[in-house]
Amino acid sequence: MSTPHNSAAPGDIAESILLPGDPLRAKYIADHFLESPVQFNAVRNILGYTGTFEGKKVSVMATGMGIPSIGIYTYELIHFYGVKNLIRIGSCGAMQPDLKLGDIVMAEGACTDSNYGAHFNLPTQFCAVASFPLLRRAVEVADKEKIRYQVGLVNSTDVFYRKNDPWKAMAEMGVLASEMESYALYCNAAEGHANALAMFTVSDSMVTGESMSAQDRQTSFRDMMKVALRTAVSV
Ligand SMILES: O=P(O)(O)O[C@H]1O[C@H](CO)[C@@H](O)[C@H]1O
Ligand SMILES: O=c1cc[nH]c(=O)[nH]1
Repeated sequence: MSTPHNSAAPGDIAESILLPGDPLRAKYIADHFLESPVQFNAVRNILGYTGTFEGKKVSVMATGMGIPSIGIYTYELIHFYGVKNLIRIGSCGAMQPDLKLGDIVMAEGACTDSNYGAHFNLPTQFCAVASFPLLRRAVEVADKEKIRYQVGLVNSTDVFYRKNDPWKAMAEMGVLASEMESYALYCNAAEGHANALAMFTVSDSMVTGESMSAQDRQTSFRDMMKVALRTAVSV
């Protein structure tokens, strides 16, 4: 069985998967962190691989950018491939002055300006939160490795280039950073009774205007990858 977007056969994908937005980040992780990686998908260049890390089976696959894209891939991973633990490893724009380029953010919950939650037909807006066991494990791993991080809210926005960006209002509410997918990831995990966590490396700062190069965004996220991989193989 394959899907319109994923050519993997049943069993090709591990129960735990890392999900970068960028296909080349997925390839970089497979090439540099996984043992014996096997590519299971290249449909639309959304590269996916399964290998082992510290002796345990783990997969990595790109999600593309934005909520519609991650919505499709994570729905299929959960419902058609039986994936149980989904860990997004993204980049984000910092909204707080004490977050520097390269710092790690773990999303305890995700706000959004997207209407994605509406299709669940709930009587309220859905409060999209991380799976606590995954978040707790990621924090334990980061503490053990002495890797700096902050845990808090992110904003999953539909709009990257925006007129009159209201990010300061979100920052005043304590929101740490902006990205574009976690709200849908957390909704799909809740609907599919799977576990999800999103973590990020700060690639730019809305506060200072600094930003990383595209090359650094692909490859310089080693601490986050280590935390995510250890978490994926030990929950
Ligand atoms: O680096 P990724 O995982 O793609 O994440 C962030 O980068 C993209 C925008 O440049 C959006 O997908 C945003 O969520
Ligand atoms: O979505 C994103 C990703 C990185 N930086 C941002 O400002 N937004």
